[in-house]
Amino acid sequence: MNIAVIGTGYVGLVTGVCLAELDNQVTCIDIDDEKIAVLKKGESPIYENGLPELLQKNIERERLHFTTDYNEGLANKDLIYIAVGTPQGEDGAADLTFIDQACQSIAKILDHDAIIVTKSTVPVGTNEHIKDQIQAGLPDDVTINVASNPEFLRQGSAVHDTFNGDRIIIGSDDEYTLDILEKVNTGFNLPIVRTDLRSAEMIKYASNAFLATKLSFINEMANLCEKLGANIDNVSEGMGMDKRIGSSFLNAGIGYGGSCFPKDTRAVISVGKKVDYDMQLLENVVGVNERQKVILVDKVMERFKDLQGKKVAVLGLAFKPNTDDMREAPSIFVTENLLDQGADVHAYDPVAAENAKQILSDKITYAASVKETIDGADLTLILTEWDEIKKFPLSEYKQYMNYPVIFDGRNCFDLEQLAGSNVEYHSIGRPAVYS
Ligand SMILES: NC(=O)c1ccc[n+]([C@@H]2O[C@H](COP(=O)([O-])OP(=O)(O)OC[C@H]3O[C@@H](n4cnc5c(N)ncnc54)[C@H](O)[C@@H]3O)[C@@H](O)[C@H]2O)c1
Ligand SMILES: O=c1ccn([C@@H]2O[C@H](COP(=O)(O)OP(=O)(O)O[C@H]3O[C@H](CO)[C@@H](O)[C@H](O)[C@H]3O)[C@@H](O)[C@H]2O)c(=O)[nH]1
Repeated sequence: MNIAVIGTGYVGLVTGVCLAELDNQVTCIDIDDEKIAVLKKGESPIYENGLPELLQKNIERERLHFTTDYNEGLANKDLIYIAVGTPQGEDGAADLTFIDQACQSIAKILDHDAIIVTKSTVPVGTNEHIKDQIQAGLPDDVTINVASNPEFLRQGSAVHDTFNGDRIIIGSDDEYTLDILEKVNTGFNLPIVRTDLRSAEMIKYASNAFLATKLSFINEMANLCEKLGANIDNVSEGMGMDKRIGSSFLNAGIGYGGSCFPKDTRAVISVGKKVDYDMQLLENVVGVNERQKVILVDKVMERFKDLQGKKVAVLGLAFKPNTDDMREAPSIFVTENLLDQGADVHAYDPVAAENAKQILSDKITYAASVKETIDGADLTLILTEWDEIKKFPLSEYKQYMNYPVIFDGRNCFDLEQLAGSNVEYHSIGRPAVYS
């Protein structure tokens, strides 16, 4: 099929590359000149496992093209995917400015019938708005249909998730449109759920809201474990063995971040308000997550009272491992708090440091390795569970730090691993260890 993908961010680029891998002719359109210039050279502007190889391969096979020009991008395309950002607006609602701009560009240029497929996460009813907006600008003899095809990939494993996801949701109120989308998605070899437009949009928000709820739930249990002398690792393991609960998303930590859960939970609350329905559970999910972001700093302050002049090592800045994304990363909040307390913050992230420099305070000193970061430090905070950080020998903290105190916001180490390492270790939902 001839496909256009609008927006070459984490979702649009991965979608475009993977659809090209399935032998479709794909043109990706973005308004960001720099991004398109990098992509045209066959380089990936984002860090995502497996993406550079597939990108280059499909450019070479001439199945994948990039442009900033909507005329070129939409020419002869049967399917037009929209994958632009839908960030959080001031009142918590999804900001649809980029969606509207993409629609206006399509309406101005499209000269043939096509199906518009929305990948972006959008509030229920948005696809109808998309259809009306585009159709209103088109010549009388051009007709579009719309479909919702929400995306469930996780950053850091986006390509893997695209080919190995649990399901593909396609929603439309037009059976022919669903048939076409089913055909396009057959190559992924995953269960396909056909549904109506509004339910497809809702499935995406409901899934993210549920996962965020699971995280706030386990974080709240972790905090209680600490007070009661239980160990959240053992609790999660025991709970997760119940198939009705499931073992994934039960890792307690310093709260969820990233470009999706924080904004999507707030968007659902906002949608509820618009229809006069109070989303009580989700309000608390968000509240628990806000509190969780402070937990590690609270522990630090309880232990040290004053950080004035102390060298604090921060390991990991990205919102999760295997990504360079800093959106809503807990490190933003934690480093701000440490600096407010007068700490001398030294930070390291194997991949996200360059992005971090754009948004974190310029008072932070960046190091080139774990060793360099902890060298001479008075305390260490672990904020992202990168493999490199998990594999760094615990025994070396004593060797390099002034005094080896670790505050682990990601429970990177089993408590048994600490034996003989001579560190003082504080984590989430588990007793402190003085080994
Ligand atoms: N990031 C994820 O893991 C993920 C997963 C599932 C769903 N989503 C959803 O997918 C959507 C995209 O997320 P993302 O993380 O890829 O966003 P992103 O910010 O990484 O990328 C969006 C891209 O769209 C481009 N863009 C904006 N307006 C445009 C226009 N008018 N025409 C062409 N290009 C335009 C931007 O320049 C940018 O490159 C959001 O709705 C998000 O909620 C994201
Ligand atoms: O057991 C866990 C699992 C995750 N997290 C945190 O939760 C956040 C989100 O993690 P994850 O879901 O792995 O990453 P995302 O890339 O944000 O993916 C989520 O958001 C995407 C955007 O909507 C969806 O497509 C995905 O299905 C959904 O998992 C991160 O801060 C993680 O550190 C935990 O604290 N404990």
